[in-house]
Formats: sequence, C-alpha cells, structure tokens
Amino acid sequence: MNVTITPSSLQGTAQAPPSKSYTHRAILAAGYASQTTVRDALWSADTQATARAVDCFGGAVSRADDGTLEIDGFDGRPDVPADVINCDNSGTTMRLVTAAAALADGTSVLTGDESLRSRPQGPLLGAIADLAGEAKSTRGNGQAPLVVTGPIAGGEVAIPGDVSSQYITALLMAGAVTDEGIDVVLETELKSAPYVDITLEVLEDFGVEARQTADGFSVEGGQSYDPVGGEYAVPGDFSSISYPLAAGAIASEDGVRIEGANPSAQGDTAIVDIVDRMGADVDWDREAGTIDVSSAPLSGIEVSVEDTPDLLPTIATLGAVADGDTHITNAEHVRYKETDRVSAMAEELGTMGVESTEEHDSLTIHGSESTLEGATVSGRADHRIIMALALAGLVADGETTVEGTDHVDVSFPGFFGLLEELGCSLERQS
Ligand SMILES: O=C(O)C1=C[C@@H](OP(=O)(O)O)[C@@H](O)[C@H](O)C1
Ligand SMILES: C=C(OP(=O)(O)O)C(=O)O
Repeated sequence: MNVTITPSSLQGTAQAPPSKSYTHRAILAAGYASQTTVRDALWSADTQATARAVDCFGGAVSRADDGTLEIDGFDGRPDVPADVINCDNSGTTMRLVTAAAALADGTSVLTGDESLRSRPQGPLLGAIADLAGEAKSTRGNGQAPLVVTGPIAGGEVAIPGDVSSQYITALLMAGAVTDEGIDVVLETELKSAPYVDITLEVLEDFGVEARQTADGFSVEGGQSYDPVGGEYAVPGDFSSISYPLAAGAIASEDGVRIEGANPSAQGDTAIVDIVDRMGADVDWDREAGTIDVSSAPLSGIEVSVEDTPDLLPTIATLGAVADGDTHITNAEHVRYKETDRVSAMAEELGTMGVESTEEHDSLTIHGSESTLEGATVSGRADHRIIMALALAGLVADGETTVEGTDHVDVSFPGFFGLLEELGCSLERQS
C-alpha cells in the first residue's frame, strides 16, 4: 500500500501503543515460565513472530478478544522445534530466540525476511559456540538462516557491545535456565544500553535475578521464571510515542495529547526532552502518563542517539523542519536496523528537498538550507522510515506519497488511522 498525505493541522488525543520491547520480553519470559497472563501486549507483526517461536518451542500463546495474552510456557528449557522458526522482520525475535534455541537438546533452524537475513548475528553465534553450543550461519556470513544446536550449560562469554544490545538481552534471558548461569563480558562500550535495563526490569518482574557487573552483566543459572501473581502488564511505547509527539511539535497549534506515556526504563523517553530542547511547547505529566504538545518554531540541536537508535528517523524529520543544523551523533549502530536508517533518511528527505551531511557515525540535517517539498518517497520496507516520512508530509509544500506503508504493522499497526483521527487528510492506494 502507498499513502498520500496532504499537509494538515492536527489536534486531539492519541493513545500510545504498548511497548514492542517489553512485549517481546514478556512473551519469551512467559515461555520460560509455566503459565502467565500478559496484559496490554502489543500485537504487531514483530511480537507475533516471538509468540510463534514460543509455540515452536512447545509453549502455547493465545489471545483473547480484549488483547490479553494467555501463555502456557515451555517451562524452562525449550523443546526442539518441529519446524523452521520464521522471525520475519524482527531482529529482537531472532536474537532472543537464537539464545533460547541453544538451550534445547537438539537443532533449531531460524530464518527471516530479506532485511532480517542481512542483519548481523555473528557475535551471538560466536558467544553460543564459546558456551559449547553450535551456532552457524548457513551462508557462513554471520547472517541468517541460522542453525543452532544445544544444549549449552552456561559459562563466561566475551561479546562486543556496539553492534546490538539484543545479544546481551538474549544471553541473560537464556542464562537464567542454564545449569551454570552466564557471565557476559563486554569487549567494547555498550550501545543501546537502556534496552538491557528493560531486560533487567522484566527479568526482575518474572522473579529472575540478573545484574550489571564491573565488565558486563551476569545471571545465575538454575532459576525459574515466575511472574508475581502470574501476571504481567506492558507499558506504553516511547519509540512509537515519538511519532505523535513529533507530529504535534511540527503540525499542531491547537495541541495533541498523548495518553499511556508512563515512565519506564525505555531510553526513548528522551524524545520528550529532545522536542522540548528544539523549542516545542511540551508538558509531560509523569503521574498521569500524559504528554501535551503543540507546535512552535523549532531550532536545530545536537543529539546523541547512542542510547536511543530508534529515535533517529523522528529526529531527522524534526531537524528538517527546524531552523539551523540538527546534528545527530553516535549513530553507527543505526545502520544495522531493518535498513541503514542513516542513509535512508538522508536520501529520502533529500528527495523532499532537505539538505543533509552524512558521515559514518552521524547525520546532520541542515534545516535552514531546506525547503520541505511534497514528493514520492520510499518507505524502504522499514516501519520507522515510513512513519518519519509521513510526519514530514504533514508540513511539506504539496502532497507526499510514502510507498510501501504496510510495514508499519511491525510496531504501530494503527499509525495511519491515528494520523487520520488527529485530523490528517490522507489517501490510501493499494
Ligand atoms: O532490545 C530491544 O527491544 C531493542 C534494542 C535496540 O536494538 P539494538 O540493541 O540492536 O541497537 C532497538 O533498536 C530495537 O528496536 C529494540
Ligand atoms: C530495530 C528495530 O527492531 P528489531 O531490532 O527488533 O528489528 C526497531 O523496532 O526499530
């Protein structure tokens, strides 16, 4: 599907979708447990991939009409899957499930779509091999399809911290049910660190102890996943909140209210401060979980995305509207996502008349030298590129068509419906 956006002024209330990161972890943690009710779960293409993996490992995930998930876990170590596990587009699923597969007494095969089959898995495969499992890329290039044979007993592994924090999350979640536990030693500085904080929070809520150490992270073996009261509730998603928040900051004189914005370990809560620093009128009531935002002239800022890679596309669009330069730094790991998002945003915003300077580790958007013009742009089969370009379309001169918009179902299936509810005039073409 393509979506054509006519520049529009927005107003109204947006409900934050549930967190994708928390939902993935809750579904897999419930798999490691015996029986869990997961409330307010995100049901998107990516989280359904994790639910399918839990089914493949011998668990059963069912969804009630109100969206609540009832999960019968495989309770400890997974069964050997009867079929290939297809992780579709989801990096989180592939990393977390690869380490889970190394616990099974036999061989698992994992694959994904073309994008996922081009993302780096090598360091995690190396870690599993160091733990005396077998983990191979069928093409020998560190990318899926993957063949993983367990069971691992645990031990110490060294792993880089600057490719994906998901390797560490995966090892900590699996390590709890090994015999010996897993000590993860970081070989380089950790990027995307708040995502490991999310993992530690979810593990604690499931009664599993894991901790940060002087040189990495550690989890004891022989633990059971046992959520308090057999239930877990997922908080709102701040990566997703970044879109209505940025939309309000650039295209709403009358104001947008976002509900479900309760504080949690998500690093992407930083978007509230970023929008504020750029000059929008923003107020976050943390107790009520509401954010009110309205537009004002924006100015460029310098912002590091070391901890918050998923915010880069949103910040790039804000920069295109702002006066002056928006310098986005520490962005190398943003190139390893569903697409190389640094290049994708530079090129697609470029098609809309935006000047930028791309370096390996940074992207500078020259807002003052840019005139945002409506154009036909590619969503690059990447949910965050699609949503960020749609935001640009709200304030461009003329209509903007974003191609291949179906992929928003990865994290924010209701995104275009929400834009319409807020007053955006758009047309869908199948
Ligand atoms: O663990 C997670 O839930 C995620 C970690 C981040 O990836 P990296 O750790 O690979 O940067 C982030 O980009 C991704 O959207 C979700
Ligand atoms: C990179 C993302 O997710 P994943 O790594 O799970 O594919 C994302 O949601 O932006």
